Amino acid sequence: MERRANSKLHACDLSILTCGPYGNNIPNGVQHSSSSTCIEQNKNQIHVYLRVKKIDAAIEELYDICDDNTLICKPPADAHCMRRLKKVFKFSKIFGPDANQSDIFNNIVKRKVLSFINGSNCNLLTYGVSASGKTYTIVGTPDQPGLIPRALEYLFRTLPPLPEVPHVKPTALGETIYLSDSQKQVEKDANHVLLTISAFNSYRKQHIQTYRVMQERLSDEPVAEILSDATNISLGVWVSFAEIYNECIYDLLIFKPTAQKRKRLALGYYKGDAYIKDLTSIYVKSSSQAYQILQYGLHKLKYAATSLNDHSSRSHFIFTLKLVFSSSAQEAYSVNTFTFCDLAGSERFKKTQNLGIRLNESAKINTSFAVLGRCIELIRKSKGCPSSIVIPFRESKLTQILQKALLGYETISMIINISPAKDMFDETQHVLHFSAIAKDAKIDQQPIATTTFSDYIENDNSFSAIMLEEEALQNSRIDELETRIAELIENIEQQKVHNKEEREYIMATYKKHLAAAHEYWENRCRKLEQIVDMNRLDRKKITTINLDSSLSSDEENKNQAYFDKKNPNISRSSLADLQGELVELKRQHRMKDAEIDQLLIDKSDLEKAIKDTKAAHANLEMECKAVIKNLQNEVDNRQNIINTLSFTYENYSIWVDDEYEQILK
Ligand SMILES: Nc1ncnc2c1ncn2[C@@H]1O[C@H](COP(=O)(O)OP(=O)(O)OP(=O)(O)O)[C@@H](O)[C@H]1O
Repeated sequence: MERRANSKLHACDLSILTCGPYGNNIPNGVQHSSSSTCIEQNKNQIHVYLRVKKIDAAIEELYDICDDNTLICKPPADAHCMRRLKKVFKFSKIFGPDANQSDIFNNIVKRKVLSFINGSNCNLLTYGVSASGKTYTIVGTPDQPGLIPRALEYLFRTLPPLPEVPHVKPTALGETIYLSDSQKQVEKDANHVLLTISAFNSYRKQHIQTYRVMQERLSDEPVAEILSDATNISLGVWVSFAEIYNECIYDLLIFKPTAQKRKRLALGYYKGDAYIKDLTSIYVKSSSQAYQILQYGLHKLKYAATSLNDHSSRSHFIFTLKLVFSSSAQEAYSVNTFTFCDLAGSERFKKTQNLGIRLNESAKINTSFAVLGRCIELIRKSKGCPSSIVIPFRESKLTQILQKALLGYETISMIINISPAKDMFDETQHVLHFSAIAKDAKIDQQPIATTTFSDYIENDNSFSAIMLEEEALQNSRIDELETRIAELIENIEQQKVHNKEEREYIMATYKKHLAAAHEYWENRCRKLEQIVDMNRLDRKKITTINLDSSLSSDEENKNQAYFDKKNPNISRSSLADLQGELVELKRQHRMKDAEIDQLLIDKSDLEKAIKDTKAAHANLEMECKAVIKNLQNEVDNRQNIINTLSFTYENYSIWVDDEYEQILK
């Protein structure tokens, strides 16, 4: 077997790689180049998505999906974790209960597969409480294929047909070896054993059939298209499948009778990166083969019954695809990896009522999650510079394997699965808190692109189809909004007209009411005046009755009858009061008369004084006029003197001038 170290595929090796939009900027080797062709944005961040399981009950009671990114929790009164409850959680995107498998694939994984073909190493994790839908999301069912079968289908339909027998094999260290004929036969046999000879064989037909059903479902999905000539490139897809159970790593693709004890695999380190030693890698030439291998591994996966889910997986599974590009002519190669991790259920001991082995399993599972959470939290706290602090990756197998991805050298996305069931609320809170930590983790590190095959699939019809779809969606949204705006403007106009009419109506009604009120009060006043007049008249009559003692009792009765008729509301008893009041009024009247008499005397005195004053004033005026006249005469006399003097002075001046001229002459 020929080991081909230090011969990574790069620009000069493959002419077809150099003519695309990325030019010759192809990284050489695994060392951390900043050139990445990954299509995703915010590469240096863990993308955390949320998928809410579809259940019979309505989710609104406990959760509110406000928008594509925001989830609000509404804790029930009996929630245990009330105290440290964070209510709002943000995600890269939320998929509600109605989202289907295809939505998740198209939004999250499709572009990752393209990145993978273009040279990125990608990681996708599912995390959540048992029975929240992790395995459903990542593997799916025959009717509802999950992310791995869809990714396989998309990958193999994008790549050109692969050779029956591989030429090159990837090593665990990220390099490749050229296979001799006998080695090619070994690899072919390994594939054959798993697919046809193993005990799994009895399920094979079923899985092939299942995959056919899936393929039919996925056959309409668009895929990327390769335009460039790839004839001098050899391609190969290899799969491996490992399980971390109770902090031990097992190979799920090793063919061994079930009775035999499983061999634990160790972790090795190469250039600081962890890898699983001796992990089987199987060459697959089609998506169907890859799917059958996946099923083989799943079959071997350790399932254990817990009180939450009969098929609850008690281990983390790590399914890895390796895409090998090699150029035989120039001895160059490239290996890209795509790792799918289905993490074990994150439930607590109390909830599952686990005992014995189950308790130990739960402890190990929770330890690895605790370490994962701590690592992510420390990465987050390192503010993009994780090399400045010690991060405890080595405290669990999972974090060792994911170290490179967590440090940002590979792209990493996490799908958080939650079940909106009421009895899962407390457990789900732990998961959401974990997701919040992961979501905020940012690493100042660009993912490494092992090679650039972007040119190779530069004309990605499917991707442009997605873009077009998105653009069409956005356009229709814009149209919708414009229609809505037009509707609103029309509404406002109508409202304005309506408001004007309303205002006018209110004003008219107001005026009408005002006029009516005015009229009413005027009538009222008129009536009151009449009553007052009537009362005056009646009082006069009573006074007359009282004062005229010569009136006969008949007359008196007549007057009383007249008064009663006119004043039905005034009783006889109150008549006495009125008479008393009248006597008092008369007394007051007499006093007023005396006052008036006094005022009249004062007035005549005043008038006399005014008359005297006026006469004195007239005398004074006459005297003044005489004085003024005298003064005026005096003024006139003086003016005459002034005029005479002026005249004399002028004549004198003329004379002087003449005299002066005479003298001068
Ligand atoms: N979105 C969904 N729509 C319909 N059925 C779902 C959905 N999610 C999960 N299920 C169903 O719920 C059950 C439990 O799901 P699943 O086995 O995927 O949970 P899990 O989180 O992987 O559990 P564990 O951690 O125990 O393995 C399965 O029967 C699955 O088909």
